[in-house]
Amino acid sequence: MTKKNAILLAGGESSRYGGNKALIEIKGKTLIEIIYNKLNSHFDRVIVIANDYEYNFLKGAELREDLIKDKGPLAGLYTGLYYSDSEYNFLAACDMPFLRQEYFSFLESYCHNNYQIIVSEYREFLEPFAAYYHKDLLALIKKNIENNNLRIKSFYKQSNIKIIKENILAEHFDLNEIFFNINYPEDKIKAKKILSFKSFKKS
Ligand SMILES: Nc1nc2c(ncn2[C@@H]2O[C@H](COP(=O)(O)OP(=O)(O)OP(=O)(O)O)[C@@H](O)[C@H]2O)c(=O)[nH]1
Repeated sequence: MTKKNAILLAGGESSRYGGNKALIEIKGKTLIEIIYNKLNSHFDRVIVIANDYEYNFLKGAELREDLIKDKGPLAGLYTGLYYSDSEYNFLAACDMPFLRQEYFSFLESYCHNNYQIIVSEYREFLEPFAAYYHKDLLALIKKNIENNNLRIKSFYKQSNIKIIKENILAEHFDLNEIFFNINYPEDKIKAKKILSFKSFKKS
């Protein structure tokens, strides 16, 4: 099998949350640890892109700083692709606690046919922080950053993209859960509710 790496972004300002959301604790683990551990058990390498915060408590993690500062998550993706040695790279945000291995594998099955982006569609939006990106996008992403096109999806239209439709995904995953992310303090309460519902179902 060809090598696959993951890029975990944790260099955001968490301004809507009002405190570093990567360090939110859920059931005794920080959000970044929860996601890092899942990625680490699936991918060959996990490259964590952060700036001001210390994540040395992530054992053995490869920590990198944005190569281009203050340009948002697009620069984080650029940095991850720059350091990566795999063609396909899964991009994860630090605020999505319910991403899981089956999802990584499912999207991975589309990593061929010269696709440069493999991304899910949910409620008519594309999910850029739970998608695969090909390393050959590096130059195009750099150009977009230089032109100040900083939206994470700024280069999608110029790329060979595979969109996985919601109806296909819904056959395999609970999409409300998979794409759930924490932006505001009340989202932490929602995350805890989802978790206790899951453990209730298991018991
Ligand atoms: N490396 C890096 N990651 C970033 C940067 N900006 C955002 N991220 C990450 O990108 C992901 C999505 O971030 P958002 O929630 O859109 O932005 P945020 O800055 O964390 O939060 P808000 O300030 O509330 O928008 C998170 O994992 C962030 O940590 C950046 O400039 N560099």
